[in-house]
Amino acid sequence: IVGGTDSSPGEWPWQVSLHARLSRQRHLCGGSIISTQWILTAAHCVASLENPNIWRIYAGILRQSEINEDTPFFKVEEIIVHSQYKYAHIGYDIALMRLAEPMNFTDLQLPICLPSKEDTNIFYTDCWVIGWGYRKEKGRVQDILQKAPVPFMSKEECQARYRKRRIGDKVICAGYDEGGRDACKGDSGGPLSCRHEEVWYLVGITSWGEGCARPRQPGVYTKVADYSDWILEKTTQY
Ligand SMILES: COC(=O)Nc1ccc(-c2nc(CNC(=O)CCc3cc(Cl)ccc3N3C=NNN3)[nH]c2Cl)cc1
Repeated sequence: IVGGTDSSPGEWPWQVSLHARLSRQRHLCGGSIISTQWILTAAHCVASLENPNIWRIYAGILRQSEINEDTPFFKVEEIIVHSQYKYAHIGYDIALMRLAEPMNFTDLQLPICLPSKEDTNIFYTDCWVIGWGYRKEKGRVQDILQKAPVPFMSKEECQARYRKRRIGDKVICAGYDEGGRDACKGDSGGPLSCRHEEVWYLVGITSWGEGCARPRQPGVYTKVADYSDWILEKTTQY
């Protein structure tokens, strides 16, 4: 996160850190708890890393330094990547991870509400992007979970900022024309959390942007409300 501040313990109890154990283990992406057994993240985080056994999901942590070989983690049983996903900037940048065992909710690990399908007209005014990602383009993963407020940007304005790209309809843009606050490398897959009438909703999944916090280059987020049917279909055992 560029231009953010430290989060407090339990401030974002739905935020998880997705670690992959390749040559060595490291934080790769953020994710959000949406039920006792399901994590929602970005497809680009898990595409080409779809072997569930390499993943370790850490919940209820504020600092990456809380993670060592003795720190408990959740194992992944199944990874579901949206079938239409190809690249983040095309869209469909959404994926689900089913935990091998359902988690117990505690003050430090709780689910965030999904927006309803009809929720295309609520104008959210209190949205935050969260993550352990870089604080600048040539940076490094941060220890303490960072948070930054980001305002919505209309699709028209967003398309005007990204002339080379087609901004799809199932995405949300958020950021500042003057730049300065944004997601950055290592934040993707995490939540764009918006509070509406005292309830927090998972409005977006951190997906892509041209650089980090550059003027007139807003962040682009998967619009979760447009994937309600997909999430329901994949998470409901038939
Ligand atoms: C010790 O462990 C480590 O070092 N781990 C570690 C883990 C992950 C990564 C990493 N992750 C990505 C995937 N993209 C993002 O995370 C944000 C994309 C994004 C979204 C928005 Cl909304 C706005 C801007 C941007 N944006 C553009 N440019 N940069 N950011 N790229 C890289 Cl590199 C690097 C190191």
